[in-house]
Amino acid sequence: MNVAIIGASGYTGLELVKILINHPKFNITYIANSTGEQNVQDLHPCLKDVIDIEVSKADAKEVSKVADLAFLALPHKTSMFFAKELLELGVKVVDLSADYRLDLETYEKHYCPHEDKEHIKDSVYGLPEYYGEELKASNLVANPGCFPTAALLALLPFMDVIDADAQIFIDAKTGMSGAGKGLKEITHFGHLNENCHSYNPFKHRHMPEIEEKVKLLKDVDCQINFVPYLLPVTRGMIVSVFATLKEEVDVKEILNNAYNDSEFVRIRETPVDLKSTAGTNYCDIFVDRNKKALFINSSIDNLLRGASSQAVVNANIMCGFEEGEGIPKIAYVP
Ligand SMILES: NC(=O)C1=CN([C@@H]2O[C@H](COP(=O)(O)OP(=O)(O)OC[C@H]3O[C@@H](n4cnc5c(N)ncnc54)[C@H](OP(=O)(O)O)[C@@H]3O)[C@@H](O)[C@H]2O)C=CC1
Ligand SMILES: CC(=O)N[C@@H](CCC(=O)OP(=O)(O)O)C(=O)O
Repeated sequence: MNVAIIGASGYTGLELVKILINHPKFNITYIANSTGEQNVQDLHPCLKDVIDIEVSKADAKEVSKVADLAFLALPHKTSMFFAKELLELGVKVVDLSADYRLDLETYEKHYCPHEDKEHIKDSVYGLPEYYGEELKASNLVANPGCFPTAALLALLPFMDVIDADAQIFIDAKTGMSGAGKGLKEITHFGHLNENCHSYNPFKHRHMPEIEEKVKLLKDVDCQINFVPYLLPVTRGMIVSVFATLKEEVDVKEILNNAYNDSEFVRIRETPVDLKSTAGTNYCDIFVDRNKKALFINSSIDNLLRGASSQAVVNANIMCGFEEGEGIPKIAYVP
């Protein structure tokens, strides 16, 4: 199947190129950014002698002539304009931005006015462990945010046994590539190096995304107290969920039962680390409790399970291929 990558000059776009080059079923026929007129090897010197394809200035009509499915690795708001046109032209879309992840009211409260309201209802949230069936019939996938991916995979199995009236805290630490390739004050080397701090505590836009999916999937209204931190590393993410159990239950058994059949969730007997998932689509999860105090610990690669490899898993499912076809499993260790 022929596919397009729009936003290929960015961090997640490059990861998409790297995965799709080796994919047994997908064939990259179109690569674009905002300007075009370059070869992908000039854009990313790491791809020299690996792939030879011109980079176009993104144009939905041109995509529809050469591809059946498009990955949008674009900023929020920009994505919805391309998605709308591509869907009308009959091209399937996997959108890595937040544009189709939330209900309209929540989206407009935390992002901006929506310019493609009619397609929101058609989108499927691309967390394969929980939306696998819906993804099979979907033409528009809203790939989850990186923090929600790691947080929801950790939290959801326990929502039936957590006391939702008590506080739930999520501490989430991410590598700087989560901020994209653009230079920002907090991603300057001098600031980031040997440093660590939280940002947007209790106000981050991923907090409503986690709350909305917990409500939809588990029918639980709860307050998620979400605090992200920036780590001085390029990629990786570690989430720690702290909650209170209703009763002293066997939390390891609950976790095992939830992900027994999941190809890309690994249950760990010891606390998780960044490096074991970096370079892969795995989400590693560890759980323990102290009487009724619950600790769930998960780790993903923000650029892969948090974005590009999860996007390709979603595309595999949408197109009737095996979920794990062409998906990276070997971590960058040491
Ligand atoms: N980084 C991460 O870990 C994660 C990112 N995401 C989401 O994925 C999306 C991409 O993120 P990321 O790769 O980090 O972002 P980057 O900032 O690294 O890249 C953005 C890309 O979008 C392109 N672009 C911007 N405007 C246009 C336009 N008008 N037409 C065509 N191309 C355009 C840029 O092209 P140009 O070079 O020409 O400007 C660039 O290729 C975002 O929505 C982000 O929120 C989701 C989960 C994790
Ligand atoms: C370090 C950093 O800035 N990270 C980003 C997470 C980006 C992401 O994964 O999510 P979206 O697709 O929703 O943008 C942030 O905190 O906004």
